[in-house]
Amino acid sequence: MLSTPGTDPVAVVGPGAVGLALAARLAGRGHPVTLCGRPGTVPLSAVTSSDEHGMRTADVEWHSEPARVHPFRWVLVATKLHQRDAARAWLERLVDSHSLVIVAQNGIEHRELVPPHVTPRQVVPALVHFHAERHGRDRVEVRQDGPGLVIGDDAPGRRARPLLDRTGLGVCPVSDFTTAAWRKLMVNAVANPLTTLTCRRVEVLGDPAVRDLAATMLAEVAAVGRAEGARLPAAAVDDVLAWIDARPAGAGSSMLADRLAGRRLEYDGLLGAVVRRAHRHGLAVPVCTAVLALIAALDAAPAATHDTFENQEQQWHE
Ligand SMILES: NC(=O)c1ccc[n+]([C@@H]2O[C@H](COP(=O)([O-])OP(=O)(O)OC[C@H]3O[C@@H](n4cnc5c(N)ncnc54)[C@H](OP(=O)(O)O)[C@@H]3O)[C@@H](O)[C@H]2O)c1
Ligand SMILES: CC(C)(CO)[C@@H](O)C(=O)[O-]
Repeated sequence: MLSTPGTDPVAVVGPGAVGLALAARLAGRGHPVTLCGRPGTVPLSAVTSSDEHGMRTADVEWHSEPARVHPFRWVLVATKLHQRDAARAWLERLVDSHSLVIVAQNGIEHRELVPPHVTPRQVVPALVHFHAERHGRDRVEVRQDGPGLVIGDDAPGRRARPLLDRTGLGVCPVSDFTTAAWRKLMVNAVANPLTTLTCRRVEVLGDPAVRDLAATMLAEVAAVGRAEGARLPAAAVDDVLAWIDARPAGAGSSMLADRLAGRRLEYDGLLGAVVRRAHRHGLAVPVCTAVLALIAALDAAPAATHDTFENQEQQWHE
């Protein structure tokens, strides 16, 4: 049984934007926080988080070798979805039968991340409804633009809530987590690839032809979500488009930012998951399948630099 979190130690796997935001808040409340980072990276000893209330710096521990960690009662996972194998390697060592694993990621496959020895009652999927942007490796800027962390109002969710409350980022328990996850997936599976493929910010969805494409994709995603048990009426497509329209002027997307920085793209656990589930239900999702092929092909190629274009042009002329 888990007791209240008090100031228990917490392990955070994936010290990126979301991981640092959670780590900084918990460390600031007196929890000894251990960041579990990519092997071979330089250790961090402190993290700084800023928001509309100011800036705070808190000390942290650092590990980059799963073999060297021991089980923690509280484990937060905030890697990207394509870093699943790395996260699993950490969880193999960090989790025992007393642990609770809170998976703060997009998508619908939170429970598939954890190793077989972890029971479903030990896993808490959490949808991130705040915006966190990393500056350098040890600084994060947080903007509250939603309810914070959305979790299921079930037994594991209720066990996680006291710890998550201590982040001050907001916790929103929902009775229908499946619908909440699919609503968010509608946004991420569509807006992220379309911004990345066009190399344009979210405003690209205001372009009439791209908007039609987005609406068709959203209708396909919603149909798959309904087959998975999400309550998504036909109006969900317009609701999602209206939500995207309301993004602040100049808003980009996390996938476009990753592409521009030359990082791998988080598409398989989002649009890829939609297409996989569609196949399972015998549903045709032709437009999502086509866009998935394009984003996968883009991810397979290194981000083009001016030099690469010049080299390619030279090769074509030879
Ligand atoms: N940021 C947001 O505002 C936001 C909002 C909503 C949802 N989300 C979702 O939240 C999740 C996390 O997103 P994020 O923005 O925090 O991503 P991120 O900034 O890319 O962070 C991922 C972190 O995982 C680390 N990592 C990679 N391999 C690792 C390994 N072997 N061991 C340990 N750590 C490893 C990365 O290390 P390096 O630093 O070395 O690359 C990075 O620090 C994603 O599913 C995202 O879609 C994010
Ligand atoms: C809507 C969105 C494109 C920006 O908030 C979001 O899906 C993202 O950045 O991942």
